[in-house]
Amino acid sequence: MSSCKHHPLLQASSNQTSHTRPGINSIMALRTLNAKNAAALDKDLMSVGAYSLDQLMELAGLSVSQAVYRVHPPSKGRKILVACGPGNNGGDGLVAARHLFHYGYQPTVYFPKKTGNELYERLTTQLKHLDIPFTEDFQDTLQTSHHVVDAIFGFSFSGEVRDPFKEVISAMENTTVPVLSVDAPSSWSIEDGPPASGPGAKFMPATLISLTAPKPLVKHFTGTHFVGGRFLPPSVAEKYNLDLPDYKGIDQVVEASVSK
Ligand SMILES: NC(=O)C1=CN([C@@H]2O[C@H](COP(=O)(O)OP(=O)(O)OC[C@H]3O[C@@H](n4cnc5c(N)ncnc54)[C@H](O)[C@@H]3O)[C@@H](O)[C@H]2O)[C@H](O)CC1
Ligand SMILES: [K+]
Repeated sequence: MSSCKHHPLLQASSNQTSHTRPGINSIMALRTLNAKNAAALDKDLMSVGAYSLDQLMELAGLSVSQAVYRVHPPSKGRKILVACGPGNNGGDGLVAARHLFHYGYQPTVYFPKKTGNELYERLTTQLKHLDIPFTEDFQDTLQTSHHVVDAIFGFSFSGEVRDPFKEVISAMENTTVPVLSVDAPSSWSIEDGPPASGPGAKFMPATLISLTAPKPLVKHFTGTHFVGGRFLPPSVAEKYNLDLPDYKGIDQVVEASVSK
């Protein structure tokens, strides 16, 4: 029996299943994490794991910025349009925009549904302090952008896309500007992938970065896939039957395929 079985994070759950300890694999065919367990895992990290949301979001956003750098180094064009939604997926986008600035990019942020939440106020102030522009017009800014970060919806998205995001999803779906989606292509069902019709039905971003672990939707994804969020304790990986990604050196992201 693994010593991890005695870890407090493992004892926190009453429905944990018995399984072998996930190995660090080099082939990187990763198991998936459904929306319900993704939310439960976050809760574990922030309760027994003693992480704050700021910390997790910072590491998630840092991973996103590294994935952008991998697929679109500044030599390919510095103008990055970062589309941020109203939840924590949007927060990851705000953090990523800050890191991208420091790497020498020129990010512009689209963040139409600002909350009064203190964390988001601080992230926004940090960006303004760097003179990073905010745009109200996604489609207009898209015309002059070299790359898009889709941080609109993550694992808590459900149903059909509501305004003001319908037009944004359609614009990302139809543009030739490459898009990198954070945790999920926004508008996709977390379990079932692209919607059958409406905005997002034909949306296939060039790149997806899954945070902590890929969600089931990844089985429908045909682009370049990374996993990031290098903060997963082995005991939590074991509890949720996840693989520990084989990160190299000081990298915050690793390219990965998914067990189909
Ligand atoms: N452990 C990790 O990997 C971490 C991941 N993080 C990121 O957080 C998101 C999940 O964040 P959450 O706040 O739970 O939700 P979302 O951002 O996905 O969106 C919620 C937001 O969207 C609205 N909404 C839902 N459905 C619709 C709809 N059909 N139309 C319009 N609006 C919709 C809802 O009302 C909310 O306002 C995860 O994916 C990661 O990206 C964290 O950063 C921390 C650690
Ligand atoms: K997204």
